[in-house]
Amino acid sequence: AHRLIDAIACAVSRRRLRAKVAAWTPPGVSWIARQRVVVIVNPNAGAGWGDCVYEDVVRPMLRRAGVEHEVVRTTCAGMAEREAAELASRKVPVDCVLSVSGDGQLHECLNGLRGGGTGGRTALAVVPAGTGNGMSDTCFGRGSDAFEALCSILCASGPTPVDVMRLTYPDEPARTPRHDLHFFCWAAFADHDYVTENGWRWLGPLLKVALAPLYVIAQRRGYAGTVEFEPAGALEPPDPEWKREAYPYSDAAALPPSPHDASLRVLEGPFWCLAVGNCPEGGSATLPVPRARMADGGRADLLVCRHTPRLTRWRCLQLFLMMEKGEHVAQPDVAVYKTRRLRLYPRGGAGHLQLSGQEMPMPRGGVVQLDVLPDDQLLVF
Ligand SMILES: Nc1ncnc2c1ncn2[C@@H]1O[C@H](COP(=O)(O)OP(=O)(O)OP(=O)(O)O)[C@@H](O)[C@H]1O
Repeated sequence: AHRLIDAIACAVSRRRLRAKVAAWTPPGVSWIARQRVVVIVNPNAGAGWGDCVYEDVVRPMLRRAGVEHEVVRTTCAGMAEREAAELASRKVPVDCVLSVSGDGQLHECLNGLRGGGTGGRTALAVVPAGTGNGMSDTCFGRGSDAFEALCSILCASGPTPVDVMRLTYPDEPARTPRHDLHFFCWAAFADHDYVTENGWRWLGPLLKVALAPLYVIAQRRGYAGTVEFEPAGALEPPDPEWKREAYPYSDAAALPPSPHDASLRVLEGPFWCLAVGNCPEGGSATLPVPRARMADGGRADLLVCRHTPRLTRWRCLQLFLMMEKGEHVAQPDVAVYKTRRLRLYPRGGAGHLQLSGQEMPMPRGGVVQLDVLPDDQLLVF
C-alpha cells in the first residue's frame, strides 16, 4: 500500500513539475551558464526520484538556460564521492557540482571534492530529490521542489561561501577527516537517521518519516558521555528583558570549564538528544536549531536535551511536535549553545554518529572532535 501511495505521489508531483517547467522563462543572465558543470544524480534518492527529477526538471531547464553539463548517474553508495574526487583532480577541475539528491549524497560530493584537492573552491549546489532535503529546505525554503531550487540556482549571481563542519578523531590520526554542511548528531537524532537511511529504507519515504520519530520516542534511550565545547560569541541576550522564545541560547558561562582546556565548557550526560546544526532546517519539516546560519563566521548551534526522569515519552513527543516550528528550543529541558568546536566522549560505544544521515565510525580512542570552519565551501543557492 505504501508503495502505491509513493507511486501516486510521484506521478502527481511529476505532472506538476513538468507543467511548471513548460511555463518557465529562463533568466537572461546566469552565473552558472558560464561554468563547467557536472550533475551527479542519485537515482535511488527518496523513493527512486532522482532520474525523474533530472529528466523532467534539471535537463530541460539547464538546456533552455544554455548551461552545458556532464551527467553522472550513481549506481551504488559511495560512487558520488569517488566521482567528485575525480572531477576535483582533473587538470582543469570543474567549477560546479550539482547534486540531484537528498542530504546524504550532497555530503558525499562535498567530501569527494575535498579528497580530490579543490578544497571548497569547486562550488556545490543541490536539487532536492531525497527524503529529508534539509539543505535544500534551508537554501530555497521549506518544501521547495526541484523546479524552485533550480530557478534559484540559475538566477544566482555567483556562489556564496558557507561554513563547513569538520569531524576528526584526535586519537586516531590515520582516519581521514569528514566534512559536512548540514547536521552532526549522536543519540536520538542519530538513531532516527540510522533507521531511516538503512534498515527502514524499504518502507518508502512517507512511512519511514512518520514511524521513525515514534520508534525513537518509544525507545527513549539515554546515552552516557561528556561534551566539551567552545562557546562562540554573541552569548548575551539582546536586551535585559529577553524572552527565551526570542533568544533561545543558554548561558554557557554557567557551565563548568573543562579540566583539559579552560576555553571549553563541559556538559555531562546522560543525553537523549545531542546535535550540532549548521543549517536551521533539519529536513522533513523540522527546525532542530532554528537560529543556525550557514555562514555564521565559523559557528554552529549545539542542541542538547539531557535524559532525566522528567523526560517521559509523552514529553519527548511534545518536544518532537514542537520541532516543526523550532519551538522546542524555548523549553526548559532543551539547551542551545553557539559553538566553534566541540569534543564528544561517548561512553560505552553505544549508538551512532551521523553526518547528514551518513554513518560515521564510533571513536576507538573515545573522542571525536567537531570544528566549524568559517566560509570554507562555495555553495550556489
Ligand atoms: N545508486 C545508488 N544506489 C544505492 N544507494 C545510493 C546510490 N547513489 C547514492 N546512494 C546512497 O544513498 C544514500 C542516500 O542518498 P540521498 O541523500 O541522495 O537520498 P535520501 O536519503 O532519500 O535523502 P535525505 O538524505 O535527504 O533523507 C547516500 O548515502 C548515498 O551514498
